[in-house]
Amino acid sequence: MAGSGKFFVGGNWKCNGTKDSIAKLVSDLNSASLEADVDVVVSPPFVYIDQVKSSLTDLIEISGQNSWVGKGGAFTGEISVEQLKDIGCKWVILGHSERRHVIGEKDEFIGKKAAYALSEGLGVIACIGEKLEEREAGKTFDVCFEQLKAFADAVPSWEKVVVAYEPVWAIGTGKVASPQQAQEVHVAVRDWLKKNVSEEVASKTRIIYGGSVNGGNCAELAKEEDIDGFLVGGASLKGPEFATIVNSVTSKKVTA
Ligand SMILES: O=C(CO)COP(=O)(O)O
Repeated sequence: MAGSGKFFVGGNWKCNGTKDSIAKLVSDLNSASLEADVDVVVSPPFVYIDQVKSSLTDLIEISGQNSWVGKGGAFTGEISVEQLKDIGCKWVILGHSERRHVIGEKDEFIGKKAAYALSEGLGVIACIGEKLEEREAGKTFDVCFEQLKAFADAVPSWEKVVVAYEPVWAIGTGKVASPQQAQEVHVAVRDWLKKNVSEEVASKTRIIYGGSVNGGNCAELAKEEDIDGFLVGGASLKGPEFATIVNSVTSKKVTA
């Protein structure tokens, strides 16, 4: 059973780019031919969102890479949901492994952020995923379910949530999960949603995969029934390769 709704491909640019490199990337994305039946989102660093919003085709939506947990105010260095909306964002990535494991964000805090962003009308790309040692210890599902539960405990609705399964060992390592490894976790996540949230949420929520997705491996991954799209890091910094990943939706159609 796959999530209903369009294939979803997000490009997480992380802390990369300059005004010039981003102008080039936007121009490449504007001239790329992208399958119409895909929700495409890019997530530039905050300081370039305005530049991207004013130059990128409206066919691609924009996401923040993080947001503050509540209304803005005296929170030095933070960016509020209201500001993301004001500048044209429709989405925010929350719970990314780099925020969890490098910055130290905790499940409950991330859940609160998700609830606040949703209450203000942003869509949330909710990231979960296990570390290598957790996978090796047979704890993949436990870790993913715990992270998922923190979102589930906090969010009022799943309508605008996309779950991104991003195994930490696959992020930026060139070591992509095999289609079977990803599919196995996506099925487990869907099953968890069915048991713990509702059958409807389980069947409607898109579960996308992230971790070393590139132009060469996307088609095989996209064929898996429960892989409803991708969250792409490094390869999203190259317009033509990102377009190939967006267009891997056609592999899904062939086998569907
Ligand atoms: O973290 C990721 C997307 O959010 C994945 O990064 P890479 O595609 O560079 O492995």
